Amino acid sequence: MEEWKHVFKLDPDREIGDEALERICLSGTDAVMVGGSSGVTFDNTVDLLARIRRYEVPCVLEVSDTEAIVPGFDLFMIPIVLNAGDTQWIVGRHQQALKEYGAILDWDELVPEGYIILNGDSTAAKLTEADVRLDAKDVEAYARIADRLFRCPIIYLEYSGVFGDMELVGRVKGLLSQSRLFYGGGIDSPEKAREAAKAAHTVVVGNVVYDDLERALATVPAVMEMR
Ligand SMILES: CC(C)=CCC/C(C)=C/CC/C(C)=C/CC/C(C)=C/CC/C(C)=C/CC/C(C)=C/CC/C(C)=C/COP(=O)(O)OP(=O)(O)O
Ligand SMILES: O=P(O)(O)OC[C@@H](O)CO
Ligand SMILES: [Mg+2]
Repeated sequence: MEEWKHVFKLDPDREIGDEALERICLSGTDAVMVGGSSGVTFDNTVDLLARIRRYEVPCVLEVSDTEAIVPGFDLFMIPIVLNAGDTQWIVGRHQQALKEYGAILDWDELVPEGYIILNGDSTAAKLTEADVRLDAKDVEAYARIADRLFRCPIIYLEYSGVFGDMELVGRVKGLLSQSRLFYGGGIDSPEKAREAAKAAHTVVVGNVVYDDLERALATVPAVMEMR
């Protein structure tokens, strides 16, 4: 994970054909993350995992619903939405999940992600009632909470659906002491992928996989050539 530059995020709630999935898994991306903010179930997650496991690419689950925790992923990423208006998305759901799994889980497989959601129109922002009226200082302070206080291995600047402010992303990366900065949102071309990869440690490419597969695939060499 410390070396990932490019990740595809696949949504169990969206259809993807076998050929498209094969091209994603063999694209040279560093990992496939399975996750979505709505409509994720045990059945659609297990189905997608089984199909991805035909390939060698690392495959991680970004947990958004306790009912959809499926064994067999390489890692489990646990979002903590720092700017959520509803605290169940900061600790409430997590507390409930740990009542169920706390005694049996392998902690080395869990990776906390300090999420900062910045596109108010995204499903995740609406679900969590995220406060997106943040200036750069607000965002930096949230990043410091995740990096210095919570010591999250990952901070995730989430613009899901739109391409974000790369100057801000770069500033956040510059102040981190130990967290890795993931950026996701609106990457739909090699140019945007390169720009985001300059600003963040890892870029996450999601919706364009479903909207335009060729453009999605073109983001991989764009980022890898920067290594
Ligand atoms: C034996 C075994 C399998 C053990 C597993 C151990 C394990 C994983 C235990 C769980 C421990 C734990 C603490 C779980 C947390 C549970 C939980 C439900 C936490 C809340 C997560 C959260 C804050 C969700 C809110 C939504 C969110 C931020 C989702 C992240 C993904 C995301 C933003 C996707 C983008 O969504 P998309 O649908 O693509 O959006 P667009 O419409 O904008 O495209
Ligand atoms: O779907 P897009 O806009 O590419 O965003 C990727 C990811 O950050 C979503 O959680
Ligand atoms: Mg999506």
